[in-house]
Amino acid sequence: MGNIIARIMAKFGTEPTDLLMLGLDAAGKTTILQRLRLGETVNTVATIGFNVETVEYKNISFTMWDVGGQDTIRPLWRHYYSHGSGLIFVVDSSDRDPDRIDDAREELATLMHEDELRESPLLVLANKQDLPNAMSAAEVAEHLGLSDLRGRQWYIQPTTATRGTGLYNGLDWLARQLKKGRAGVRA
Ligand SMILES: Nc1nc2c(ncn2[C@@H]2O[C@H](COP(=O)(O)OP(=O)(O)OP(=O)(O)O)[C@@H](O)[C@H]2O)c(=O)[nH]1
Ligand SMILES: [Mg+2]
Repeated sequence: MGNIIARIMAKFGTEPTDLLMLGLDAAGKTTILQRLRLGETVNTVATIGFNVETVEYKNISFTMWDVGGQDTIRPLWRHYYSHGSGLIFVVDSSDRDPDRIDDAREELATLMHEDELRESPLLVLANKQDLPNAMSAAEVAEHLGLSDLRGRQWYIQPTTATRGTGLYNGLDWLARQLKKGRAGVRA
């Protein structure tokens, strides 16, 4: 009994909650991470490997894992699944190239079938809303097939990472889902 409580405490008590942020290259993941961390936009270079930062929000401490999305290094994503208590999937809404949209849908579908991520709430960020040709969140949702997901808590949030718009709305949703999950564990 004590052991179970200790495990729950270790996972949800004082320990930061792990969030895993994935998505194709140039979707805006590192920009989002730095924006949340510093409150400002920094110039990024393509991530080869990963970045990890702790972000405090509403008394919750999140450890955010931002993993590079270039196709050659996507096979490395699976090594980070254990950090996916919550999953953030970032999409460049301005990229209407059908091949890229297909890639994003396929990568997300793979993630949705992973056992380790089975319980993870999914926050999709339809990023780069400031660009004139950006798809709406509804269009991105349709392309990704989100309405076909079964047994998954998901939410799509339009964002402009370079201005910080929408990021905290998305985090709010994720924090609520993770809190519900914790209540479920305690029950
Ligand atoms: N206009 C616009 N540009 C953005 C936005 N978010 C990110 N960018 C730009 O998109 C480019 C790629 O952003 P990154 O944050 O490096 O993308 P990433 O997803 O980390 O890419 P990888 O590390 O290769 O996986 C950068 O030039 C950013 O400034 C946004 O909301 N609007
Ligand atoms: Mg990056």
